[in-house]
Amino acid sequence: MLDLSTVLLLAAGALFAYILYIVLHDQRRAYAKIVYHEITIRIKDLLINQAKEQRVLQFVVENAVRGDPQSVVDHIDKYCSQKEWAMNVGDQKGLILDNVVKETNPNTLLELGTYCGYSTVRIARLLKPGARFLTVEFNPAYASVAKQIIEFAGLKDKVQILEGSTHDIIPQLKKKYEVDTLDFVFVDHWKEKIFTRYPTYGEMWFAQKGLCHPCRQRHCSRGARLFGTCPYLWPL
Ligand SMILES: C[S@@+](CC[C@H](N)C(=O)[O-])C[C@H]1O[C@@H](n2cnc3c(N)ncnc32)[C@H](O)[C@@H]1O
Repeated sequence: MLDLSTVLLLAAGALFAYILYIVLHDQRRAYAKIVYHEITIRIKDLLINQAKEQRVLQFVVENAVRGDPQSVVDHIDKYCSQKEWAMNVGDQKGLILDNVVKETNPNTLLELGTYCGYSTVRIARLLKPGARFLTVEFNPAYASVAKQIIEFAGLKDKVQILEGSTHDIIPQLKKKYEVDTLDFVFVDHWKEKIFTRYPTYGEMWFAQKGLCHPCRQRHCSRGARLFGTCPYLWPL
């Protein structure tokens, strides 16, 4: 007969194995998977006293070709597929993003959620001369890495990083940053109700701020959802 402590230990082991199974094998638990990756990566950050984003930057600087945005994009993809997962839009959704940027050929763009600057470099490499690209990031450590990656890619003159929260920055776009209208908005941070469940409201919200033309077309890459992220692309 098993005693109580053995039963409890077996139950705890079974629960742990079940959670591990869900986290590792069930695609529907995409958010759990992100949390799992983030926890293990942040433990590593603490142990070696260097943040993952710094490691991405270091890999780019040591291996990519300075001044070549495609090389920067390829090396971030390489690092994040072979060494450590990171929340970049990535190559699969990146191809959708490329196509929408090429189709739209925008003059003024806004990105919400810069992170290390992967999608920023990816988009900026396709822009025509004179296009203006603003990207918003509220985490100063990420903004600093993105700045260095954008500079390394040779895109410093095309991109302006606005450090702060979307909610503080969007209302200042017209006056402080002299944005007239936006041709393209890429929303790639935690989407609130306004953006996720009601994308049309998202457009209306930008329109109310006087920041977009009436919408002609909307693209959504939901079909390419990976790890639960779902960027909404609004060529306006
Ligand atoms: C999914 S990542 C962006 C990835 C990036 N677009 C790429 O593909 O390389 C989301 C980023 O948005 C930032 N973020 C989240 N909420 C924000 C907010 N309210 N204002 C500004 N930045 C925010 C996070 O710090 C994070 O760096």
